Amino acid sequence: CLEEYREFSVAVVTGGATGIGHAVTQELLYLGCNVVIASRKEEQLKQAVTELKGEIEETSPPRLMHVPCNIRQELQVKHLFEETLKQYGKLDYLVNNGGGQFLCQAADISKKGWNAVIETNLTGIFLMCQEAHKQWMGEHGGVIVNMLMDMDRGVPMMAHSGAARAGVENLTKSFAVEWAHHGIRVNAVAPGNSIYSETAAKNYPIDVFERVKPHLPAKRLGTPEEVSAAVCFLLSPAASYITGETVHVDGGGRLYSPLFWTVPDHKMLQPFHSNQGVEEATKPKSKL
Ligand SMILES: CCCCCCCCC/C=C/C(=O)SCCNC(=O)CCNC(=O)[C@H](O)C(C)(C)COP(=O)(O)OP(=O)(O)OC[C@H]1O[C@@H](n2cnc3c(N)ncnc32)[C@H](O)[C@@H]1OP(=O)(O)O
Ligand SMILES: NC(=O)C1=CN([C@@H]2O[C@H](COP(=O)(O)OP(=O)(O)OC[C@H]3O[C@@H](n4cnc5c(N)ncnc54)[C@H](OP(=O)(O)O)[C@@H]3O)[C@@H](O)[C@H]2O)C=CC1
Repeated sequence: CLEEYREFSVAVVTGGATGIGHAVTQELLYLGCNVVIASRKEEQLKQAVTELKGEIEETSPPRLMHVPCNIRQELQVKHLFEETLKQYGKLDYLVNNGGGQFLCQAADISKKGWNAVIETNLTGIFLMCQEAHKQWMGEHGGVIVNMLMDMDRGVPMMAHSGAARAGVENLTKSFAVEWAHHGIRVNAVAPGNSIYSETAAKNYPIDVFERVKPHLPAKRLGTPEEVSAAVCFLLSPAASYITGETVHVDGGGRLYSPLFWTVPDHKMLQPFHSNQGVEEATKPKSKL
């Protein structure tokens, strides 16, 4: 399955400079893909390109490039795919990872704030998928992965984002069916609200991640690499019969209610990091 990645496939990853997106970019580069990372802050993109280029061979055109793009802006989205096709001549994978929200009780969310979050996390993904379909995938096929959140039981304090992501999950299913005959698979990954990175934590005035830890059966936070592994699986030919599906990467968080069962503190479900050797990563850690 790695062979197909190694044919120098081309991936667009939004939010590819930070957190989960950075881990996806790193893994795709390792697998042999060309990657275009896109988000709003150009300095952040440039910094990620400089850092990641140190890990790959120098080629012409370079295997990693950046395009500043606010996914809320139609013209910028159009430009992103035009640049990608100009540079690499094709587009195999799209990872709609860029997004986010602010903490606020639903009763206090202003209309402007509501619109900002919906435009980013629902309309932005719609525009990205539509443009990828229009410029390349509609004719040549491809694979799309959309990033969701743990929203199945509602998302108090992030109701706007929960509503947007539920919309994206449904959109994922519609696209999967409408575009099957174009050779396009569309899936989603739903990280638990527990994937720690410095950039994710910086967005919140309180330590949200410490707060969620006791409520996870894994009793630890997740890593960006653990989400990236699910994304790369769904992109790969190993997932060729999976479309319209959501993979949850949450350490069992969405299933856990201490009303019925209390999980004691433990260290039996150890994290996976990209700098771990395969042998270390596959050594059984749990008795499950
Ligand atoms: C305890 C439970 C644990 C629960 C446990 C939680 C676990 C957390 C899990 C982590 C999940 C993640 O997604 S981690 C990833 C997080 N990353 C991000 O959020 C990055 C991206 N986010 C953003 O860019 C912003 O949040 C977003 C609002 C979407 C876009 O902002 P922009 O400034 O570009 O948008 P604009 O169009 O200018 O509009 C901004 C308006 O939004 C509103 N707004 C913005 N911040 C606001 C705020 N803090 N409070 C109120 N309102 C706000 C105001 O109305 C602003 O207008 P004015 O009043 O005029 O200024
Ligand atoms: N960490 C977690 O626990 C969870 C994360 N998620 C989701 O996973 C995704 C990645 O988050 P994570 O890596 O943790 O956090 P980060 O804050 O590190 O990543 C968010 C990324 O999205 C980009 N972005 C935000 N808005 C836009 C926009 N309008 N256009 C283009 N890019 C944008 C940001 O770049 P820039 O600001 O430069 O545009 C940034 O690179 C997000 O959608 C997040 O909501 C979901 C559930 C839980």
